[in-house]
Amino acid sequence: MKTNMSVIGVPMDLGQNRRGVDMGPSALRYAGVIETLQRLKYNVNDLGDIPISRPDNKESRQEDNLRNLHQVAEANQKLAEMAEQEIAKNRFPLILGGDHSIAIGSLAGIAKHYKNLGVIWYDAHGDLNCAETSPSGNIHGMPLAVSLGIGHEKLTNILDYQPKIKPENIVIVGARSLDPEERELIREKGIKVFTMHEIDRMGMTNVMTETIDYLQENTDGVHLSLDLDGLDPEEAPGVGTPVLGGLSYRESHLAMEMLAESKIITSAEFVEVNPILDDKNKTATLAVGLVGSLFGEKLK
Ligand SMILES: NC(=[NH2+])NCCC[C@H](N)C(=O)O
Ligand SMILES: [Mn+2]
Ligand SMILES: [Mn+2]
Repeated sequence: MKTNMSVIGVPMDLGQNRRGVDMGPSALRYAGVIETLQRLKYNVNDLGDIPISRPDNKESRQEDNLRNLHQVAEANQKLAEMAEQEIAKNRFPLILGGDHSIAIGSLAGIAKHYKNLGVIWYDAHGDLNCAETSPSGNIHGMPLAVSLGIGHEKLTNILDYQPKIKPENIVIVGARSLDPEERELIREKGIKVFTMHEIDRMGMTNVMTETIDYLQENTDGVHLSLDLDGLDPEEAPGVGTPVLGGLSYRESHLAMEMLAESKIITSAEFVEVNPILDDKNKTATLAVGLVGSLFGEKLK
């Protein structure tokens, strides 16, 4: 993994309708994310937070089933430019959310530098909706589809190219809440998914071994997009769309440690930490622990 790292905060809560996830970057910094990376000997440049426009009252209501489309697109444009620049400087981008709609900008900026960027989508959800299929109008349920080139042009065309990623370079881990059309898209595109059922049956060790082998074969970089709701709400209560029956603390640390060992990860983001819904910053603290494992923290 690169030793020069740039941290970008994206205090965005407009991709869904529960306020508070805009405080995610502060909660993660408060829980010691920068100090953790420094302790692990990374040369960290904290670039602070991207400015996010407030929604105006009209737009905060759903426009064509895309809540806050303009502000979400604008923030993602800025994030894409920043992520793109940091990679150009040969620095590892670590992005702190914010709701998961920010993956649109992360992937737009990062994928520009790769022919076949792999993506590990660690999440209870597929985030494969578009305006036509979304049950909520929330853009945080759409970023993976957008990155495949499916969705509103204002989102799919950030940095003027599309698609950002290919379906065969994606692995979803931890899925347990997929909307009917998301399942159809997964089938149609042949996206690799490890649902909770498979994780229970195979065990996390085999799941991660398969994930790493699969991605190593055809990709030239791998982005980890970790939605804290992939974990069980018992352990990560500070998320806006909790789903029972999630990944455990131990499974998640194991997954991060295996990724650290594999050295395949070239960029990462941690999203959906909502301190307002949290229990004494438990979820942010858990996330920072996972950051530690991903970047090589070991007990011996
Ligand atoms: N990033 C997330 N937490 N996404 C939750 C999405 C929930 C639901 N599938 C929707 O599209 O509204
Ligand atoms: Mn999710
Ligand atoms: Mn998500």
